[in-house]
Amino acid sequence: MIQRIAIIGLGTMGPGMAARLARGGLQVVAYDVAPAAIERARSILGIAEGVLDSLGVTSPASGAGTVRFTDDIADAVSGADLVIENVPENISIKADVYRAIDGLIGPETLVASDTSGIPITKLQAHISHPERMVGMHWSNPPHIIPMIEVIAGEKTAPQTVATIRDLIRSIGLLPVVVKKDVPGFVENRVLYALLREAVDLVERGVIDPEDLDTCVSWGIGYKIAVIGPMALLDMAGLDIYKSVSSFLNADLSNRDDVAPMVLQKTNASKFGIKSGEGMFSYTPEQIKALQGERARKLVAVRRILEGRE
Ligand SMILES: NC(=O)C1=CN([C@@H]2O[C@H](COP(=O)(O)OP(=O)(O)OC[C@H]3O[C@@H](n4cnc5c(N)ncnc54)[C@H](O)[C@@H]3O)[C@@H](O)[C@H]2O)C=CC1
Ligand SMILES: Cc1ncc(C(=O)O)c(C(=O)O)c1O
Repeated sequence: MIQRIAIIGLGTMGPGMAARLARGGLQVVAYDVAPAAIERARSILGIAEGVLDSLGVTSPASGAGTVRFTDDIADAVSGADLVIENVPENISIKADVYRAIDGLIGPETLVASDTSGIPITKLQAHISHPERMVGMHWSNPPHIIPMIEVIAGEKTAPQTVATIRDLIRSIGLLPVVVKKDVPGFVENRVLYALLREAVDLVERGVIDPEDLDTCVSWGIGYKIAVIGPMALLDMAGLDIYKSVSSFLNADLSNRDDVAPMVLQKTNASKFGIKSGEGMFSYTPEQIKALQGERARKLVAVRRILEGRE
């Protein structure tokens, strides 16, 4: 049974994940190699806890969990039943972490990666108990989005998948087991198909960025939260899908490299909210207001989708 969890990496995903797991009654120890990341995570933990309060997520009868921060990786993983690796999307950085923890954890400890899409089979080549490694792909913001993908690599034991799936379910979240270890798993294959087309349309001047977001959020996003793609095919009619896809599929973007617009921006360190400019520009005040407004709206929508309002 999983009771103690170590989180390695406290950037965008780590703090919300720590808050959500602790609210599920688990004992979390949170570590980052960068002291500034630990301080930032410490300061935003309370915000995530406030959002969980407004979502009505309560601790189990067995009691509340805790989050403890540490700057010592051995302290973080010592006695952990599960280590969640949450460092940048780069195989060599992730492999360094697996090597660092390999001698510090017991053969019983499960190791999960929150990778956005690196096949688990590639990651488990760097750990001495690959049967205990699994993909556990959360979605951003992790304390609000309830779905988590669970992915087995070639060497993952079925019991490891079952333990992580049951853990996710036991704290009131929604596990989806992905049956094949394909790059990007399922969520990001679908998201990146959409993002490739969206970036292409903006880059070709078919639409302005603001209008693209209005079109997708109010035309597709709002609907798809209620009616998933497979159900949407039935609602539209497969005959319509057949007719439209017979001419449209061939015209959709099929570029297999990163779009020049994205390269230009990243080369200029325009990463989005984290650097103050990306597709749009943000002042620090706007970022704070936007994050609060988005959390409030996501909480309200989730309560309605769950039939609680
Ligand atoms: N940002 C997103 O929307 C999502 C990201 N992911 C995935 O989650 C993982 C983490 O992503 P983010 O939180 O966005 O990354 P991030 O870049 O915001 O944070 C990564 C953190 O890892 C720390 N770190 C780097 N090397 C380390 C080491 N050796 N030991 C301990 N800490 C170390 C960094 O100091 C940093 O605080 C990636 O694999 C990413 O693809 C998954 C879902 C959504
Ligand atoms: C742009 C982008 N890329 C990856 C992810 C992920 O799930 O790994 C997300 C996300 O929203 O979680 C994302 O927005």
